[in-house]
Amino acid sequence: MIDLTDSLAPDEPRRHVVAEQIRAAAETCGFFYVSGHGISAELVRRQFAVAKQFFQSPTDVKQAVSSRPDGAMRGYGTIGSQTLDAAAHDDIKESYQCGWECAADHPYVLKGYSSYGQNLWPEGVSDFRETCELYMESVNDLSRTLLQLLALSLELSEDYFQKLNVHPSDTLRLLWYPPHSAKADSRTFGAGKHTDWGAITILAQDANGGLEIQMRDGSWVSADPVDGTFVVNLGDMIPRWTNGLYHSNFHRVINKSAGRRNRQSVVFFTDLDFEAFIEPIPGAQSADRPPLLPPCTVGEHMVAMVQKTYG
Ligand SMILES: O=C(O)CCC(=O)C(=O)O
Ligand SMILES: [Fe+2]
Repeated sequence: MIDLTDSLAPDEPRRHVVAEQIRAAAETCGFFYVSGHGISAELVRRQFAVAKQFFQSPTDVKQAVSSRPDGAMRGYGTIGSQTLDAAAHDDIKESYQCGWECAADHPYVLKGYSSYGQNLWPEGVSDFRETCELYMESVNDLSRTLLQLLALSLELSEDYFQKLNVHPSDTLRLLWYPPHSAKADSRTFGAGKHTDWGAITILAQDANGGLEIQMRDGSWVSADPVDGTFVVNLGDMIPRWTNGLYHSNFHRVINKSAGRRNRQSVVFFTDLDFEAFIEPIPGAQSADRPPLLPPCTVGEHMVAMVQKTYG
């Protein structure tokens, strides 16, 4: 658990202490909880409430905002539309995604990049759009702080990563995991084993639990819900930047409510600029430590992962 109290702004006294704690977590498993993050419990509660109202809406309301695989990856996805782990069954989850609104003449929309485009807001779910937009703004502030602290933990200037992020491709993803059926087997997951693809993920989950993280020794541990906190995890860009020093660990979701309850989570992915070129940061590679992976742009990695899991 990392307490962000007195470290949310650049001149605050606990900035370096917290950066050290992030370093320790990032070198171990790339997952940590944050408290003292400054986001109101009431806003999180409202975000969960509008998401629940959406997922419990009639099918036609949800289908009207269906995500198009060839589109901007915004809108509704049915059960089975994604398979995060190719060795498992399709994910047992419904999803809804939105992001920053990009006009039709935005250069990245014109280039056809997924993740950039117009949101598909559902009809008849009161306060849905307002709440999602407010939640995105708030969590994005936290995410910027975490990117600064991450840079500090690597002895870089605090704006190092942000400078690469001219056109962010962030996504807010609302998730709804129905109970698993009696036919569920060892390959049945709400979300199959995967790493996240971007930079930083900020996750709020309900009281059901079910998120599991794979440690470096291969064992799985539960990331149980802790009231008032977020789970933060590092995505694939971080091991690329640090040349393997910091990790983006595998994780998965199983709805363990014994066939009774839906599980809900709200996930904000800080996914960076599609044209940002990702290569090891200064000092992360040397003759003794050659690059583990070739450089790539954020967009190349994202497109490959979308094809792999929605294909
Ligand atoms: O629902 C969760 O707890 C995790 C979801 C997740 O890992 C993802 O969407 O990438
Ligand atoms: Fe994930």
